[in-house]
Amino acid sequence: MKYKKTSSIIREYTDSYSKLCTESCTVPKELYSQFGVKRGLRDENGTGVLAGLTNISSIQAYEEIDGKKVPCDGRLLYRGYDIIDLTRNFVQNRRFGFEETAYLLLFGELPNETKLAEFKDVLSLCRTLPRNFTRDVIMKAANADIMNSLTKSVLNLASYDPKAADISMPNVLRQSLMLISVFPMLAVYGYHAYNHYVKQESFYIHRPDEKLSAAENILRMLRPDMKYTELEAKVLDIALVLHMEHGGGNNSAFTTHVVTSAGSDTYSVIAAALSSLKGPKHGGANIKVVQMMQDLRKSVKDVKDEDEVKAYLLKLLNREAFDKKGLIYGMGHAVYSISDPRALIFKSFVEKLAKEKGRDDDFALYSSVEKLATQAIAEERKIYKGVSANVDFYSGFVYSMLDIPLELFTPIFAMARIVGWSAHRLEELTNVDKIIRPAYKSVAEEKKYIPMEER
Ligand SMILES: CC(=O)SCCNC(=O)CCNC(=O)[C@H](O)C(C)(C)COP(=O)(O)OP(=O)(O)OC[C@H]1O[C@@H](n2cnc3c(N)ncnc32)[C@H](O)[C@@H]1OP(=O)(O)O
Ligand SMILES: O=C([O-])CC(=O)C(=O)O
Repeated sequence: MKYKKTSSIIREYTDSYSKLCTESCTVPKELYSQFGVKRGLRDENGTGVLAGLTNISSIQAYEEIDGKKVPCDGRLLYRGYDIIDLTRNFVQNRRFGFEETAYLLLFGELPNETKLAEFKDVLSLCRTLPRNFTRDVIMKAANADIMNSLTKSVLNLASYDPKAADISMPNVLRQSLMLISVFPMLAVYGYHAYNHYVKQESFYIHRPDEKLSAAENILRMLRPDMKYTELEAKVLDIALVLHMEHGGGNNSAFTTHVVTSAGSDTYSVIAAALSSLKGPKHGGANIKVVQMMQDLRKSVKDVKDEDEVKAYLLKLLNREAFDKKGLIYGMGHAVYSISDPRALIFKSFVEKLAKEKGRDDDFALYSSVEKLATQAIAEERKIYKGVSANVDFYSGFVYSMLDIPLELFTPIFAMARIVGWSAHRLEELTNVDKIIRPAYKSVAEEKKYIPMEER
């Protein structure tokens, strides 16, 4: 034993004992229905267990026809305003929407010009990191997981905030505005550190420009020459608007409510929300979609042959291809059935951008996978409410057309969703003073203690 390398000893131990873990962890599936426990806090028909009330956004996936609840095209309303109207207006008026939507989500009303200008000024003032933070925190222990780097930075920011633990509304609002403003810097600089120290590329840090929108600053800080086209910045801005908020029940917003309800500080709450978002079944799906599509291209001889593509998708569902998790990423949703409105809005931009960037072939393949995956999942899984492409299906493709590296796909989601989390944290602090604490029924049998010498 003493000649073996430490790592192989530990691996052998964990390989063998993980079986014991699995055995002792397993709860027979039938007990869930026996005790009326909703797996994933979800009904069999896909509806979530009602866990809270919110004013921030509304997700509609069903309508009532003749007194019957039936699936319909999805709708998403931010503070009562349909995101279709919001995004259409930003495009028609050639206006950046991120800041205006952030104001709407945080304060519950559409800002007039004066209020919007004042809000943008405050965000600019907040867009500064503590002295030497990039050197002392962001550049340390760089790696490809920029979500972890972002989380590390958020937790470290607490050390520089003398009022880190103050959970009064004005202080939490101050912290929220600061985090909304600096998230792009934390993520993009984290990427540059990784690109330099791990990928051996050149290192540069561009400071944000106070006159620019969030989307423009992201591209400015990311690119070596700080240049971007208007279309690129506007597409990224729409992507941010579409990712900003999605109710209280999505995994990361619910995490925000849970950790806030324990009385934790803003930095800890947002670190927890980030840890939730990076999961491949949640915001991390945008990276998985692009990797899955790369694998599809490698595995399928003729991507125009629908039968071949469908066969690959069936292999995904049968855990025989890609990461063998049985999932087709970017498809399906916990609430939406017929459609996710964000995916539809995205698709119209993707088509335009793909033409401009000469990637019509890729667009055609995405469209074909979207159609065939819907059929394949419906055939292979028990779906009660229908399945369609979700917001993550096209987002990675868009980011790749904007030359945004894969490592930043989920962090871009976070740069937008920090607004929704902030609104939910403020809402939890305002309305609820109960710790969130659901019940778990124990199904373990009681045992009599066995002394060591008798085991
Ligand atoms: C921003 C966002 O978070 S959007 C979601 C991003 N995530 C992804 O794209 C990952 C792929 N999709 C999924 O894993 C799922 O669709 C989820 C996690 C989003 C929702 O899953 P559920 O809540 O279980 O959805 P639903 O109740 O409709 O699913 C019914 C069955 O179909 C399966 N299913 C749903 N979508 C998929 C999919 N894309 N691939 C394979 N199986 C799927 C579910 O696993 C479930 O099977 P089970 O009964 O054996 O557990
Ligand atoms: O609502 C969900 O479960 C996931 C989602 O689409 C989001 O958070 O944007």
